[in-house]
Amino acid sequence: MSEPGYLSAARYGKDLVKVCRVVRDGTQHHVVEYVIRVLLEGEIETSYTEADNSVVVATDTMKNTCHVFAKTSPHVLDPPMFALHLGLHFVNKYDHIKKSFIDIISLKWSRISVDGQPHKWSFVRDGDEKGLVELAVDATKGVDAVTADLKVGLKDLLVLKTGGSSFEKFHRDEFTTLPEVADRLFSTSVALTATVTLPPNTPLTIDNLTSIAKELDFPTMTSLIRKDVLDTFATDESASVQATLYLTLQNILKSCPAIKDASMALPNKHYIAINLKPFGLDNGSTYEGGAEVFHPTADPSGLITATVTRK
Ligand SMILES: O=c1[nH]c(=O)c2[nH]c(=O)[nH]c2[nH]1
Repeated sequence: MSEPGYLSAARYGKDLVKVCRVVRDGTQHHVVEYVIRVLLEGEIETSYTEADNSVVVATDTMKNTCHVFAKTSPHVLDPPMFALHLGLHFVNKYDHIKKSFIDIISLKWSRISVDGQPHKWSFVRDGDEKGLVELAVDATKGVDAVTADLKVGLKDLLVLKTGGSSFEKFHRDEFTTLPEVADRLFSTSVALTATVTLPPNTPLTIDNLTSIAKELDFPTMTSLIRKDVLDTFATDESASVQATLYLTLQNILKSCPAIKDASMALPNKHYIAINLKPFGLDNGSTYEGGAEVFHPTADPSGLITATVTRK
């Protein structure tokens, strides 16, 4: 009997490859800790349709490659460049692999300050914030004509402001109960990705990676993105999550010329002023704010998302 369907998509790889790399620069140490996902596409159909494992680069081999590159790649401390190195490797090494997808989550190890001095080899996990890289490498037109879609970003950056946030003049109808507020708490967990324009005249090859790293300067780019997120959140007189989100993305496009679009997803983590009147206590006005005691609600949260693309 003929099969009712055909293989219309196939991609496979290793997820949650965890690796920590220490670079010892004399007694000054650097450390990164990554969670890597490697997925490959190419002429792999027969592994699904005919149980032909000859075309299967084992996912275990992909994991080993991450470990070997963590030792040998000159780009290991620069997550977007490390992703590019890995991604280009897979399409160069295996003729029948045409696309690679490398995602890297970077865990936060910040250098500890001792009496105001950065310590040479001691680090602290100061927050849940993670760095993000999402890379798609396309070598379907050959390894000399590789294109790539590279996104950098962050997630789980938790922020809260206790002033400079209102929500007024929103649409009202018979389903609306929310009062307008001129003063409220605003808290969110920032998730952001930004698409990077790769240097147009530099072919995407492993030999060109050092010049690409110099031109794009990801450490500076990612710290500018983070600074724009925090500065805009802190200083905007926020009329809504939507308006603050949009302003943040515009500021990122202003400060990072190599970014062609940026997207954010912001949960609005509601803090509700508790009614203390039954206890004879004043907990501020529901409109003008000034409340001091809040119930931090677990759910539901708002979820505000948008993308801003360079004109
Ligand atoms: O900034 C906000 N945007 C909304 O869309 C919204 N909706 C809501 O109930 N509160 C808020 N706050």
